[in-house]
Amino acid sequence: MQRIHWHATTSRPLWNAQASRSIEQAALTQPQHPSLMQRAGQAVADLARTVAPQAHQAWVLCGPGNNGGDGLVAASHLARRGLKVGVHWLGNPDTCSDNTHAAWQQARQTTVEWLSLHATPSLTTEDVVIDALLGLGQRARSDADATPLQQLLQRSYASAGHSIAVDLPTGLDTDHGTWLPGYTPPETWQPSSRHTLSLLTLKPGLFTAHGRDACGDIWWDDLECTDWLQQQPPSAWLSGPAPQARRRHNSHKGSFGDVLVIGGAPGMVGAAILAASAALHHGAGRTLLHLLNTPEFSVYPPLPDLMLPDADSARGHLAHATVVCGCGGGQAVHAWLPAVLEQAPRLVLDADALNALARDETLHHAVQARRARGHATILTPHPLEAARLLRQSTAEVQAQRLTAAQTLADNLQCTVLLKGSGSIIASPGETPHINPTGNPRLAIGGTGDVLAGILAARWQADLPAHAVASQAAWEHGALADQWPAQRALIASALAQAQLQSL
Ligand SMILES: NC(=O)C1=CN([C@@H]2O[C@H](COP(=O)(O)OP(=O)(O)OC[C@H]3O[C@@H](n4cnc5c(N)ncnc54)[C@H](O)[C@@H]3O)[C@@H](O)[C@H]2O)[C@@H](O)CC1
Ligand SMILES: Nc1ncnc2c1ncn2[C@@H]1O[C@H](COP(=O)(O)OP(=O)(O)O)[C@@H](O)[C@H]1O
Repeated sequence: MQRIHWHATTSRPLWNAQASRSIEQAALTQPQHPSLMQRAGQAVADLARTVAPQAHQAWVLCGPGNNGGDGLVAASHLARRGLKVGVHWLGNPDTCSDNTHAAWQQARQTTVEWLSLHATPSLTTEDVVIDALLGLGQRARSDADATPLQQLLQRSYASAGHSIAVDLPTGLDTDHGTWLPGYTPPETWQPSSRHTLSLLTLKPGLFTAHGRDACGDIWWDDLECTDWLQQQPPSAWLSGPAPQARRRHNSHKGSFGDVLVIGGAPGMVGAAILAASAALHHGAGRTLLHLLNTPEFSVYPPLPDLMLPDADSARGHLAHATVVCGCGGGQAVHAWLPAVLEQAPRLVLDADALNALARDETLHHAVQARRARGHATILTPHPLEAARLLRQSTAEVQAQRLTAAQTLADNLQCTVLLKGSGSIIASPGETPHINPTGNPRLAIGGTGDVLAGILAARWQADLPAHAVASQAAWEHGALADQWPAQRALIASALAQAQLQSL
């Protein structure tokens, strides 16, 4: 068992519900001693002792399926270790799986107390509550059968103690990180600590949308199935940092490429300056900023390192620079898009450039056509911008973030970085990435502009857009994660921040 650290130095594979089932089925083709369920339950009990070492009591909520079976095994171990264990089991010995039946028999040999449906153990903040109600097999249900399970779950939210979810929190969608109707915990739910032990595989839904809030600390046990995991292609990757790049001593300002930022219409100059400042501070060889219908002296505070080309001069740079287009661009950015889409070899489209794209169908074709010319494009929409581009509601995008990003990437034949908690990076023909870094302190104006600037600075000519987007999102989030608690996080300071060694 290992804890998943957001700042792990390598990427990690994730498997969705279907792929996890395939791995489980493959593993079950050979006799397992001990069984996967025994290993899972043992791991849950071990985690309970790790996170709640002072616990005298455990309340184990066991559902009707194999997730409940894992809970029963854990309950037996905890009872044998001397804890007072109360168990709710919603299963039926006549209909449950063989493994769960064995787990039930095993638990009956111990001191566990079988609780009636309406009993609620009285726990202290040092005790532990284990949610083994539903795992991979959960689905939305509106019939009466679901009610006792939901009621039990809601009662557990009102209980004191450390919380451990087995495999995934009950009600959290494995693949999308959204809550099934009726399962959302109340805002007031504040367990002593919150943990999820993901079994066999790590799943995408743990890391995006509501996943991070739902899971708390994420732990993973592969149940000694490494061989089976290696045979199943991942459904997604959890992003890691870029490999350390070394600058050759014999380099010059042309060696690291030009970044040209086009944006900053009157009233929104700051957005373009933030993107340019981020590019400047993240290693662009030269950073050029063209403001749209805004006088140059609007660049305040002055950044003497920036070049401020007029429109003609900026046009002359389009064919070789990495271009960031749209930050604070207003309506004026629209006029630039045909030339930018035609010429820029590497292009980051953000904010108002995305809104222009959503309004103008002819620009869609221009974006699609870039790939055939060997020109690469990264779109950086937040959920509302993605919704406009997909002609959906924001809620629909957020309900299926991976699908939304992939659809947009396929439609427009480019890389899409869908921002928010657990940003998604999708490209045609590539396995999507989910970014594990970042935190709600980033939910302020201007941090997206900083991301666009970091992306451009990091985008050397030979790097594929998918990898660049994944690594830049990781770095942007890690900067926020390292931010001192006592210092306000503001976008202009973020643009200038450097990553501490990890
Ligand atoms: N098969 C195995 O040997 C292993 C299974 N494992 C555990 O097994 C879990 C998957 O087990 P299952 O496939 O039995 O699935 P679950 O235990 O998630 O639940 C399926 C059962 O719950 C019922 N159900 C589904 N949605 C419901 C709802 N909304 N309200 C009320 N009842 C609902 C279904 O009718 C079914 O009886 C994994 O998440 C993991 O915890 C692990 O121990 C690894 C090994
Ligand atoms: N809760 C969060 N967790 C992680 N990252 C977040 C969170 N909220 C916002 N972010 C990040 O902050 C940035 C905000 O960008 P955006 O919405 O475009 O803002 P703006 O346009 O004002 O710059 C994105 O990179 C997004 O992924």
